[in-house]
Amino acid sequence: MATIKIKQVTKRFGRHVILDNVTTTLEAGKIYGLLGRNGAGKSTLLNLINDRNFATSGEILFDGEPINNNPAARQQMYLMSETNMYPKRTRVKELFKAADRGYGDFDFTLAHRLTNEFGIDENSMVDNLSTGLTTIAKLITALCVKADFIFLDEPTLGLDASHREMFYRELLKTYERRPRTFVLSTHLISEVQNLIEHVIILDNREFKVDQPSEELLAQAFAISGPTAEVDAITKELPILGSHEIGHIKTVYVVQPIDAMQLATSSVTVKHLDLQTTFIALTDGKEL
Ligand SMILES: Nc1ncnc2c1ncn2[C@@H]1O[C@H](COP(=O)(O)OP(=O)(O)OP(=O)(O)O)[C@@H](O)[C@H]1O
Repeated sequence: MATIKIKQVTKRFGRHVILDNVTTTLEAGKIYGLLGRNGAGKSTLLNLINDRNFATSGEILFDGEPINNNPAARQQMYLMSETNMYPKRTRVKELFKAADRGYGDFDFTLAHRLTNEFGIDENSMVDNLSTGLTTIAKLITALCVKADFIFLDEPTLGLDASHREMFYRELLKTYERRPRTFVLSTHLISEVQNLIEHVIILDNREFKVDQPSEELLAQAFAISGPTAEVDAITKELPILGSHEIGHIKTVYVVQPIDAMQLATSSVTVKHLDLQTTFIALTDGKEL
């Protein structure tokens, strides 16, 4: 199965460095979460991988070959983003046909079922749909296209809560039926926590985290209790953030620790969820 290797990639816009010498591998059949604060460079990275922009230095390889002007790579990678690649006055059904022409074997059966369930008329012009329904039409295309790497940049833009639930459910269903790689770039971290297997956090031009979600969460803790006691217990630990209410202090660490050993009758040590871990790692001050 193919992999995508991102090797020492740097991207500058003018003098502004967006990505600084980043390296990772996207493996076949995994669901990735690409997380980062606003402006961190997530869309830039997805555009580079999908050959919509070029790296200042470094290389991106699909199955060992550079992705630039590489038809075999293009055939296996699909990027859904805010930038629309279809002409004005395109109908929903024409989006599907175009994906079929470009990639072959489009899953029209699934597409028809999904347009029906989400309440989209396939004869509608995409531009005449509401913001949420436009996103859904693009998402349906992404779920039904025959490519091994699907990149979803802000996939739930404009979707209401129940449509988001439906989308997450359908993503898992199609993934189970035909495992392939999904890379989800999203700010709705708590909603995708149970979906993503591997987390990449882009922060300050680098990959601050690039590891299985389970492994990351196994070492993400909140230590809470009387301030003096918490301070004493955590003085040797790299603290990412903290807050104090009255005499009760909570500190956040992402570090392998022995939670059982640190906890006392007055100090609790609890695992963090992905969103709190993300905030602690990217801006502990906000906690
Ligand atoms: N074509 C461009 N020319 C100049 N600067 C750009 C260009 N595209 C992106 N940038 C800048 O690169 C930085 C990263 O933008 P990018 O859209 O990749 O971030 P992001 O992580 O996707 O952000 P968000 O979560 O807010 O969508 C921003 O400062 C942006 O202004």
